[in-house]
Amino acid sequence: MTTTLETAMPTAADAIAGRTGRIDWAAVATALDRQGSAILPGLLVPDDCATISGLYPDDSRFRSHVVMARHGFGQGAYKYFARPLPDLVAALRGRIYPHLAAIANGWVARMGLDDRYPDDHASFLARCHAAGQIRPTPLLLEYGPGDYNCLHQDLYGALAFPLQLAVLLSRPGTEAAVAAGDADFSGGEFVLTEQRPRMQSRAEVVPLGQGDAVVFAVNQRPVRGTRGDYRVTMRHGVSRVRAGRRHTLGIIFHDAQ
Ligand SMILES: O=C(O)CCC(=O)C(=O)O
Ligand SMILES: [Fe+2]
Repeated sequence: MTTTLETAMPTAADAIAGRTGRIDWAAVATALDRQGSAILPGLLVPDDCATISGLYPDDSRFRSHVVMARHGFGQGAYKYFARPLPDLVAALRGRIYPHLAAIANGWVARMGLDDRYPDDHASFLARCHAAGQIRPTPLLLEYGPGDYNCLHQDLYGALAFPLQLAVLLSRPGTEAAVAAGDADFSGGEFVLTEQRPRMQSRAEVVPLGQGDAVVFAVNQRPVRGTRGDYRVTMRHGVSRVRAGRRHTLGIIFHDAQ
């Protein structure tokens, strides 16, 4: 048997498979249950981050371009990837989904919903496509000075997988660090809010470094109360970027109508 260079060289997508396999998913489930979000530190290495954010100017890789101010979504812009998705993005979507499906199935059961998510992403996508949700939703976001992303939910049709992922591709730092070239941006914190029944909303800032991902609830999640579970509604957004340029990769597991 001969081994070609291609099969012998591990790709960035192979490395994703390795890193995803080493994540402590029980700890992720616990964090998601406690605060509705969990950090996956160093999910992407700096080279992966540069590869993905470097795709932003190449419109042949994207199916649409959204200028946020035109829709009242905030300020900044994002682009939805076209199929075929970049290998790294497809690897992240496919490798992380099974771990999150187990968590999602626990959540929907606790919320008294009938939804059940299949173990593999291809089966879930087949369901989306049968329901007319055929357009891919992974996206690349770009923010410059003064840009921000209003609190929102990424729902694109009747079918919605309950968890999603955002990966910070740029290096955060102080404004002085940006000026010195030691960081890519300043400000631009990832923010989550949790709206509780008959209570005031709670905000949480998720501290991310370059290559870190945050997993969070798309819409509702169950919270344990003294008299059983109740539901809270989550929204996410990004505070104002004060200096520099910030890129993020968003991985949403349902496709869009
Ligand atoms: O830029 C961010 O951190 C947020 C991105 C976002 O809204 C998403 O990935 O759905
Ligand atoms: Fe979003």
